[in-house]
Amino acid sequence: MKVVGKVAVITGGARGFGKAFSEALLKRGAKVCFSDIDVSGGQQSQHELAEKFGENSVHFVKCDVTKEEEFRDLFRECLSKFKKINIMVNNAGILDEARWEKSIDVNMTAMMRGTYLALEKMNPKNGGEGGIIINVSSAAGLYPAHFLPAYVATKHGILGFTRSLAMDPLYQSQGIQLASLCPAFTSTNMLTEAIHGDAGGRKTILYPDLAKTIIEKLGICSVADITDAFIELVEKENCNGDVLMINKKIGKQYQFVNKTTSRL
Ligand SMILES: NC(=O)C1=CN([C@@H]2O[C@H](COP(=O)(O)OP(=O)(O)OC[C@H]3O[C@@H](n4cnc5c(N)ncnc54)[C@H](O)[C@@H]3O)[C@@H](O)[C@H]2O)C=CC1
Ligand SMILES: CC/C=C\C[C@H](O)/C=C/C=C\C=C\C=C\C(=O)[C@@H](O)C/C=C\CCC(=O)O
Repeated sequence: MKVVGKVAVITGGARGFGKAFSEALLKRGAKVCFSDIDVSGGQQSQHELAEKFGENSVHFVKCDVTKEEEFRDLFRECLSKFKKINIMVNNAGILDEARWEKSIDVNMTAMMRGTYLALEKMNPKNGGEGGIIINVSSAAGLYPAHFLPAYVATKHGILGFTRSLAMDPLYQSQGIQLASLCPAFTSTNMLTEAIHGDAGGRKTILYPDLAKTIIEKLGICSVADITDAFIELVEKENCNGDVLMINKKIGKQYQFVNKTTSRL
């Protein structure tokens, strides 16, 4: 898709990947409505991005993705300000093995809700123009890891859900493409907290010492590495069903190539 003139909705955009993806789309001429549960972080990012790209290009909306009404309001607000939605990025996610139900709520249930809402708004029958939905999974969506089993389950779920909808001829006929991004370990707050504990010193994963050894062996990506892969997916002529993994050693690697159609 050509990004210039398009409108994107991004969840979890106050920092990390969500902020970097917002900036990369703005740089290419899109308008971005980004959201987060973190209001002060979101407002700070809004200020920075508006200074670079103009007040009329970027809009922050407070949205806890686990609250259905707030999620609906995010779409309403984006449509009211920018009139359309071409790109949806379900990026908000948490890593907290002690709160595994919450992990399912944020990483899985909310990702599904964001996808269904975007499908509705992108449907030409509802005034939409088709579009792209990118769901942020992880290399943990492709491989098991016993130091974060609940997180792994949610990230595998994202792939199953997104690949299944991508097969549906209904959405294909509406000009809607769905793809998944699978970054391996990347230097954001999520990784720092996994290794060192969260702001309160609480562990977010099991066996952090073991995880540290594995992470050191596999290497750590930069946010720029992942943003580059994200933009590649968005700008492809057809990214439907794609699962793009990125790790430090291999770089970008498409998974399940030629296997996105039904084997039923
Ligand atoms: N950092 C890494 O190594 C990797 C991260 N990911 C995924 O990338 C996505 C972004 O992660 P990072 O930028 O690394 O993490 P991060 O922790 O820096 O950013 C996550 C953002 O999501 C927001 N958020 C959390 N719960 C929310 C909720 N209920 N509603 C709305 N926003 C909420 C946070 O406030 C934060 O701004 C997540 O889905 C994560 O699982 C995937 C692979 C690797
Ligand atoms: C500690 C958690 C921090 C961040 C969250 C992140 O989402 C979690 C990732 C968890 C696991 C990542 C595993 C990554 C694995 C790999 O990159 C390699 O095993 C891939 C190796 C080879 C791929 C080539 C091939 O087998 O075809």
